[in-house]
Amino acid sequence: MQNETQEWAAGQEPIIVFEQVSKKFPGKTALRYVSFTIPRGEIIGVIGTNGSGKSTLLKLMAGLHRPSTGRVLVDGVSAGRLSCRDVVFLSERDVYYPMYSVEKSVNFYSSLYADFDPQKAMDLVRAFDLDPAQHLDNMSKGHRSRLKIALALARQVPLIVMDEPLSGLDPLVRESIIRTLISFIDMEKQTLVMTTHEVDEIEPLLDRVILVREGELIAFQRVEHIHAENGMKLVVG
Ligand SMILES: Nc1ncnc2c1ncn2[C@@H]1O[C@H](COP(=O)(O)OP(=O)(O)OP(=O)(O)O)[C@@H](O)[C@H]1O
Repeated sequence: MQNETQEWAAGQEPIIVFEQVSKKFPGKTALRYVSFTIPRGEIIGVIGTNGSGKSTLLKLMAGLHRPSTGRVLVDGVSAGRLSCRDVVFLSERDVYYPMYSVEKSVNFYSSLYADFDPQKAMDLVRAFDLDPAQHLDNMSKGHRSRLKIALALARQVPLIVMDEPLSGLDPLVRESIIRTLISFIDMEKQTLVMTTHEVDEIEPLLDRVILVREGELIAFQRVEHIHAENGMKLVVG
C-alpha cells in the first residue's frame, strides 16, 4: 500500500496535519517521521498491532503528547496549544463517578463544558438503550462504555478522538453501537478519528485508514483504494 497525494478544495483546510512527527519515550521510539493530512468531515480508523503506536498518534492529535520532532497542527493550531474546547479525547480508561446516575453524569458534564449539548446527550443515552436513572456503580462495563461514548459525542467540537471505543462492548452490539455513534456526528463540522482492533466490523463505516506498524506509517488511504489494491480485507499485521 502507498500513501496518497492529497488535493484540497479551496476553503477546505485540513483538520489535522502531521509533518515528520516522531515521538520518543525513554528507551522507546513510539513513532518515526510520520506525515499525513486529514480532511474535515471524515471518519478515520487508525489500525495496527499492539504497541505499533496508535494511542501515541491519537494523544499527539489531542495535544496530550508533544512531538519529539516534527509538527502537529489541529485546525491550524499547534497541538501543544490546544485546549479542551478544540478536541474531545475518549481514552481507553474508564473514568466516571460511581455515585452518579446516568442523568446526573449528563448534568455534571453540562456544567463542566460550555459546548456540551445535554439534549444530544440524552438522545444518545436513549439510542444506546441506557436507563437515565441507573447509577454507574451498578452498570455493566459495556453500558459504562456506551455512556462514555455518549458523553464524548455530546460535545460540539471539531475533532473527536477515540481510543478503542468498542473495547468492553459485546461483539453482538458493536456494529449497531458504532453505527449509532457515527449517525450522531455532525459531518459538516466534525471529524472522528478512532483506533480499533475490530477492523472487520468498522471498516465499511470508515472513509480512510491510517495503518501503523512498529512506529511507522505504512499507509494512509481511502478504504476503497485499499480494497482495489488488496482485495476486500485490510491487512493489519
Ligand atoms: N509513556 C510512555 N513511556 C514509555 N513508553 C511508552 C509510553 N507510551 C507508549 N509507550 C511505548 O510506545 C509504544 C507504542 O505504544 P502505543 O500505546 O502507542 O501503542 P498501541 O498501538 O496503541 O498499542 P495497543 O494496541 O496495545 O493499545 C509501545 O512500545 C509502548 O510501550
